[in-house]
Amino acid sequence: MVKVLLVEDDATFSTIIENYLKKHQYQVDAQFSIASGLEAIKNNKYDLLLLDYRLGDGNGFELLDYTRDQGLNIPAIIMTGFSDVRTAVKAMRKGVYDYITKPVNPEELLMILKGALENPEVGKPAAVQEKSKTHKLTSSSPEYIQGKSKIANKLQEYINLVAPTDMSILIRGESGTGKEYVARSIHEKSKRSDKSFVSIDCGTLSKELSASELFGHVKGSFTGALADKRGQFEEASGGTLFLDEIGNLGYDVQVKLLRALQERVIQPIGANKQIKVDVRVIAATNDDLLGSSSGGDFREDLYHRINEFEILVPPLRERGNDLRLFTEFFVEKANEELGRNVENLSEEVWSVFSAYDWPGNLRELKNVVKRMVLLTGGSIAEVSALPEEMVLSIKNTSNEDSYDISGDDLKSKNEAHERQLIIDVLQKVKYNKSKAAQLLNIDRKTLYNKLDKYQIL
Ligand SMILES: Nc1ncnc2c1ncn2[C@@H]1O[C@H](COP(=O)(O)OP(=O)(O)OP(=O)(O)O)[C@@H](O)[C@H]1O
Repeated sequence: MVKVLLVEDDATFSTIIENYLKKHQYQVDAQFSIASGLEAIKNNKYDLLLLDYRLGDGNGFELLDYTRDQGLNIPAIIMTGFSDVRTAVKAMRKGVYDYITKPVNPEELLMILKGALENPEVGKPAAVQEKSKTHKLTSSSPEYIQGKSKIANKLQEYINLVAPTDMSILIRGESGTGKEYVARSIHEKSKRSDKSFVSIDCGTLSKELSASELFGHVKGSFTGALADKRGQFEEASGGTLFLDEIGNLGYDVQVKLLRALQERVIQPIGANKQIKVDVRVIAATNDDLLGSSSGGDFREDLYHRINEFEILVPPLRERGNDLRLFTEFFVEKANEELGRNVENLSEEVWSVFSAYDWPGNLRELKNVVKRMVLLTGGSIAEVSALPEEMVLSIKNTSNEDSYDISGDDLKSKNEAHERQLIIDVLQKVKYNKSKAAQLLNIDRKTLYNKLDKYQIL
């Protein structure tokens, strides 16, 4: 039986989840704080962690950090409120399998648990995990699409331009925009494509171990170095080394990295010999590495060395019609994976999608679409299959920004009242317009006119 550690401080919610999972043959150990969760991890073996993000005595990341530092490869899922999506997206960088937004949909939870347990790569340190992945990015690959917008064409142009060279590339972009996809594309189109593409997520490397991970070590060079270990630089020999979240590397490792790039030699920790390496480095960041926001910890000389060419990956909200292409692509994938048959999205869903900000970019879109497909029995996906708070966040924005209700006269007051009433009813019926019209005692056409007039959705 699969053993799950559930850490959630809302006792009612915890009991609901516990009972539901038990009904589906999971063994659940429920803990209510970081401290008791830590104790539980120390004393038991779990197959999966299901962690609330915000807890009374800290956040779920602390438990993740502990498991990572102990080298425990336990897949983890983070549960968060919708307003924490950005954080949750960050959690993915910490090796979390997935995040799920509250209120948790039980079917969705089961789907994610199943995925986490079936995916053999889950929970492993990023470098090892990525090394074994070799997605081919040929046109027959169903895993990625390029997009057709101007901005997508420009991105592709840059990829094609730099791929055949041996330049070091810095890829910048918000989290989840597809930076790794860009790095893989460059590798696939380069003359190194028949050699390894090794991806290291520097955000998941502990300060102590990052030098050894990159450059290797010899047996006995520090406590815990029980055998010689080849670093990822050597593993990537002849190929490409992708350093994701490079801004997380400590100062000492930055110095070593600069040397490796300049002199093309590395020195494993504790070794007295240097090793020649032939590796192309592609780095990625969602920070302004030299800016004040990043704390000024990044070496300027290294920055210039890795930034022989910079590629900016656009956020989803700036990709225009590509949003539609990506959505349709992810719908198709989710249909295949979940055995559904969603053929289209309702107009309202498209309106929400285009008005939404997508802070988690393609990764978030992929998750939202998968959830939507899972919750859609028929062929048209409706707004009710979207996270409620996502729809609300649009409502609030449109509420604040787009309609002027500032007038003091009776007409303006009445209109403001009518507008709010329509929004409230729409929310109540989960944006089903026929039902809303019924409740408001107006016909559908009048409702559409009013939605238009008041710029609702
Ligand atoms: N061109 C694409 N076509 C289809 N899916 C894509 C594409 N680019 C990215 N994705 C999907 O979006 C998700 C995020 O992509 P990726 O990990 O490359 O983003 P990232 O910018 O490297 O994220 P982070 O900043 O968190 O490291 C992945 O699930 C990936 O499969």
